[in-house]
This record gives sequence, C-alpha cells and structure tokens, in this order.
Amino acid sequence: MGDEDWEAEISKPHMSSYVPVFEKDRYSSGANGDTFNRTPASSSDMDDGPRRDHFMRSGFASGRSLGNRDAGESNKRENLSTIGSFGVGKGFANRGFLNNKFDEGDSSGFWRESNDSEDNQTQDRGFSRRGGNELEQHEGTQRTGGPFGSKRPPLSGGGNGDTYQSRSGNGSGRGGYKGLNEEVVTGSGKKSWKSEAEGESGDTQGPKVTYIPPPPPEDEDSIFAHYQTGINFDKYDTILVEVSGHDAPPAILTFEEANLCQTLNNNIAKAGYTKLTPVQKYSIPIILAGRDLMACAQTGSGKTAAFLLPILAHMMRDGITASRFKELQEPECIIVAPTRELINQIYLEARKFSFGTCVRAVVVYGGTQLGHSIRQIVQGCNVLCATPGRLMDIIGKQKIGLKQVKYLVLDEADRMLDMGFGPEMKKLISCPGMPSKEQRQTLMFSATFPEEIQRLAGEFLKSNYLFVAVGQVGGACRDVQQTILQVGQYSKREKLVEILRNIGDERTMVFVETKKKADFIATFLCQEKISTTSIHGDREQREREQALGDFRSGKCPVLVATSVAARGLDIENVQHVINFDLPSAIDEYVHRIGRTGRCGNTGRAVSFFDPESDSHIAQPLVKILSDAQQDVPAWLEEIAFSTFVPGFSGSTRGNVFASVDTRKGKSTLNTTGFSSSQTPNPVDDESWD
Ligand SMILES: Nc1ncnc2c1ncn2[C@@H]1O[C@H](COP(=O)(O)OP(=O)(O)OP(=O)(O)O)[C@@H](O)[C@H]1O
Repeated sequence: MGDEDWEAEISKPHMSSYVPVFEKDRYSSGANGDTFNRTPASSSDMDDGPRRDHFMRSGFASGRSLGNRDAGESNKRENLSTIGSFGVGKGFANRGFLNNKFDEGDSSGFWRESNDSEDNQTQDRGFSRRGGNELEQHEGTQRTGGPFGSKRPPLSGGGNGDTYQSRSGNGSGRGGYKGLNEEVVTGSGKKSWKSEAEGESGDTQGPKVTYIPPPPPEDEDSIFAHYQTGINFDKYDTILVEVSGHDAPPAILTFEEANLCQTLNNNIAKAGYTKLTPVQKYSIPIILAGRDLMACAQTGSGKTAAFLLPILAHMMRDGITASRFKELQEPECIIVAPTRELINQIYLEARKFSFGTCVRAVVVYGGTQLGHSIRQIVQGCNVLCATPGRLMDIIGKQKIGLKQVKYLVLDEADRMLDMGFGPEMKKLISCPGMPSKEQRQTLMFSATFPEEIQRLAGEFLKSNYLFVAVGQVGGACRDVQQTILQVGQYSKREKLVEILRNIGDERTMVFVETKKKADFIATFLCQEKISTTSIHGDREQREREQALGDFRSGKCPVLVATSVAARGLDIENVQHVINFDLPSAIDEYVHRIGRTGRCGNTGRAVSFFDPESDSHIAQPLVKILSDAQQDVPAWLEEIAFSTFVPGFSGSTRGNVFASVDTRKGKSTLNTTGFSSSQTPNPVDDESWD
C-alpha cells in the first residue's frame, strides 16, 4: 500500500454493515448470525507491536491513514516479519507493508516503550524476536523525540472539536515525569524503584517534575457530590457474606448501629448514604473493634467507606489533635493504593467524610512536584493517602514520621502485595518508627485476593485477622452484563467502531494492553470522529488528570485506557467497558469490567477474544462468566476445555482464584517473602505510581 493510501484509509474505514445492539443474546456466540472470524493468520500475525509502531509513526506523523487488510498484504507482511528485523516493513493491524517504512529517518520511539513493563506482555506476544542492539539503537533515538512530539500535529477529535494528543512533546519519551519516584524497568523487565529525591536533584532519569495538581473544589456541594445508587443496590443484601477468623464482632445493619459521632453521621447523610452495603455491614464493626481485616467484595460495592468511616470514627473518639504546621508530620493513618488517580479519589472520599472535623487528610502521588507534596504534608496531616513510591520518598525526606501510625490501609491489596509493589510495602512496614503489626491496625481491601497473595498478607497482619468475603472472592460484579466476542486481532478496530457508534454518547472505557496501543486506538477513534481521550503511564500526570476530567464530565465519552485505570476508579455513568484486548490475568478482567455496574447500577462489558492470543484466559473466563450467571459462548467453552492452563482446574478455582480465606485450606503460610511460584502481575503497567 502506498503511503498516500493511508489518508483514505483513516477517513473511510471499512465498516461492516452489522450494527451491534447491546443485547445479551446478540453478542453471545455469534448467535445473531454475525460472524467473527478467527484470525487465519499464523503466529507471526500476533507480532503486532512493530506494526503498531510503524503505524503510529508513519500513519499519523506523516499523515497517512489506517489501512484495511487483505490476505495478500498479510502474507507479504508475514514474509517480511520472518526476516526477523523489527521495524522492517510492518504496519499495524495486518495491513501489510511492502517497503521498509523505518528507513524514513526518525524511529520515533516505540522501541524503547516496548521495554516498559506494560509491554512485556506484548513482547511475549511477538516482540521477542527483537534484537537487543536494535532496541538500544531505537531507544536512543526515541529519547530525543517521541512519536507524539513535534512531528505530529494534534489530531482533531470528534465533532465537538476535541483534540486528541498524547504526550506533550516535551522531548521526553516518558511524558516528562519519569525517573521521579517511578518504577524503572530494568533490562530484565523487572522493576526497581528510583528515588524521587534523586530524580529531582537532576539525575539522568528525566526532567524535573513541576506539575502541581489543581486543588479540588472546596465548596460543600462539590465535596459531597455523588451519584445515585442503582436499581440493584438492594439486591446487595442477598449476597452471601462469610467471615472467617476468631471472635468476629457481629455485623451491623444500619449506620446508627455503628454509633458514629454526629459530624460523621452528617457527612454520611450528605454523601447520600442511607443504607450500608454488605462489606460495610461487616467491616465497620470489625475495624471499630480494633481487629485487622482482609476484606474482599465485588467492585463498586463501597469498600472505601468501609475502611474510612471506622478509622475516622476511631480518630474522633481518640480525640485526635488538630493538625498544625510542623516540619515533621506524624499521621495516624496511612492509606496506600497503586495508582495516582485512585489514591486521589480515596483522598477525596477521606476529605468528604472528615468534613467539619479536625482530621486533615492529605494526598501525595508521583508525577507531581515533590515540593508540592511536602508543602501539603507540613501543613498538617492525620490521614496520609499516598502511592507507594511517593510515600517512600517523603519518608526518606523525613517529612513523615511513622511512630503515630495506628492504621495502615492497603487498598487494592492484592496489587499492593504482588511483585510490583510488594517489596515496597515490605520496606514500608520495616521503616524505622513504623509500629509493628501488633501495635497497628492493618486493613486490606480488594475485589480479588489470589491465594498466593493472601499468604503473603500474613506478614502484614496480626495472626488473628478476620477475613470477610462478600460473595465469591475474585468474582465479577453481577450487575455487569458480560459479553465475549470472538474477534481476531485485525478485526478489532472495525468492531470497536461499530460498537461505539451504536453506543452513542454513553460513557465507555476501552481497555487495551499497551500504552502505545492506547495512543493508537485513541487517535484512530478521533479520526473516526468519536470523541476520545486516553489515560496511560506515558502521559504526563497533567494529561492523565485532564483525560479523566474530560471523561468524567462527558466531554470525551470514550476513554481508552491501559490497566492503569483498571482498578478502583469510580466514575459516574460509565455504562460500558470494552476489552479491546483481554488482559493476561483474570483478576485484571474482573477489575476492568468493574468500572461499570457500580453501586447497584447496571453496566455492560464486551470483550474481544482473539483465540490466537487469549486462549490462556479462556478457562478462568468461563468460570467468571458462569459464576456471575452470564451466558458462556459454546466456542469459548470449547477453547477453555482444549487449553491447558497450569494451576487451573475447571471446577475448583485452583490457585487462580481464592474462593475462601486461605487459612481454612491446607496451604501453608509462606513467611519467607515472595515465593518462586508467585507470578508477577502480568499487566504490570508502567507508571502505576
Ligand atoms: N452505603 C452506600 N450508599 C450509597 N452509596 C455508596 C455507599 N457506599 C459506597 N457508595 C458509593 O458507591 C460507589 C462505589 O464505592 P467504592 O468506590 O468505595 O467501591 P469499591 O468497592 O471500592 O470498588 P472497587 O473494587 O472498584 O475499588 C462510590 O460512588 C461510593 O460513594
């Protein structure tokens, strides 16, 4: 395909005449007669990373359009791809390129990106043939100008004139903040931690971070703004709850029974909470009784308030001293979460519930100016909400003393304890001054808790901790209608556009596997006149927050995201989640689809299943679907039964899921740390922190 053909390709996508309708039966197993062909390509067709690279650079930077595919082109591309030289003659999405696009000069930068942890997966799926020398070579080139740097003009968005522009072309491939309190991916693909302090003192990791997030609105209406619970909110009461461990206090049935102080009760009322959710019914009395807790409840079911309310109640009862300016602050509570946007959200909840009290909550996270974080803290800090890297940096700078910590909360605890963040969490609990687990109260919350992680959690929790399981541990929220479509890699964009056109303006999150694909798909959708923004770890923090703001406000009803947005984010009116790429881990799937169907509202999730790359997830996916009483396509079952997944045994959840408190089973506690069998989170994104 000649270069000039690209433009036409973008503006005239090959759309199928089929217009999808969001009805369960229409999406199941192709029952509607719609055919979703398996990609007939050989395994080299999965080798889409470089094709994406190519597309992103030559397609957009040079104003060429997305190409549609044909078998002939595919074959040619495949032949080229077997040459083994990445970047040679490959384009995105099976379009096929006859000539070497990479000799155009700028190699743009996807080479270095693919070394990021998020892309490690992609490497598994096709980057593996890339030669180290090439990688180095292109890495070097990339740092001097990203693909979305000065070469590529902003692309027009949808009809409203939005623009989509990833990275702000600051010359840093990492969007300008990398190196500060961020994970640095080593050559082996393993993450290590880079001291933010080091970064800010001008080391080689990147330019100084200057971003100061705007303060949240201070008016009461904004503080207490909330969305309505949905029609299924009352159905929460029918979910079975299991509490394990000794001497669990009884659940409470109403907020009044919690006997909270008047100010807290007022705040609860202003937040629109009239009725407890199950995880709140059980967790609040447990925390009020001073017990350690591991709680697992479905996405969107109110876990944040389940820990915040009793902690604040304790603080009020203990007669907490009003926060005041001090160079060294000694917070009573530390809350950690894996992503910046999530910790900010938790902070806003803490601020809401502590409104009118002397408790001061503060949030600090990576990607923002360290000095700003410190200034927030020194003004007074009772509840510190932090991402792990920034927290460790602040502790290192001796702005935070840990002696007074009575409550340590790990939200998304399974993520906080996996190989990405686990070592950092271990460092935290062994920091000088941090009260031992016997002296503090440790609380862990998530919608998923793999067995292996539960065992690791023992190191953080008192041995008599209580385990609350609301419904099935690791199960998907039943308010989300799940549909799995068999869509080959090269039909995905078409299908996505079809679905989005049918959805109209309803808010939709589209998950993809890599940062560069997020850019690519977002740009592509903008070309299709679908107002889209994106969030991923290569965007500057300012851009991430802007993107989230535009999505929340409805300005951009489509948010293309990597796994950085999979957990915890509570955004009103997200009616659809589309897994353009399925994640490698089923837990990740559960979290992603949990961005919709929250708080008793209903939502829909559609996932593109490409048999070439997603077979490994077929078994756990079937299990998740059937547990949530969703239709399971026959073809998916077939794939599931014909695929061997180590550690997964169809009827029981093996070690992929934990259906119970692992202390009940025969599993032994591993106190030595991270066992060899523990798998790293395969969706290890990028700049989680
Ligand atoms: N008792 C309640 N009554 C009304 N709304 C509630 C109640 N509890 C929580 N909510 C609201 O429900 C939404 C989801 O809560 P939250 O974000 O805490 O869920 P979560 O369980 O932490 O989800 P995730 O697993 O995705 O992190 C929020 O908007 C929250 O304000």
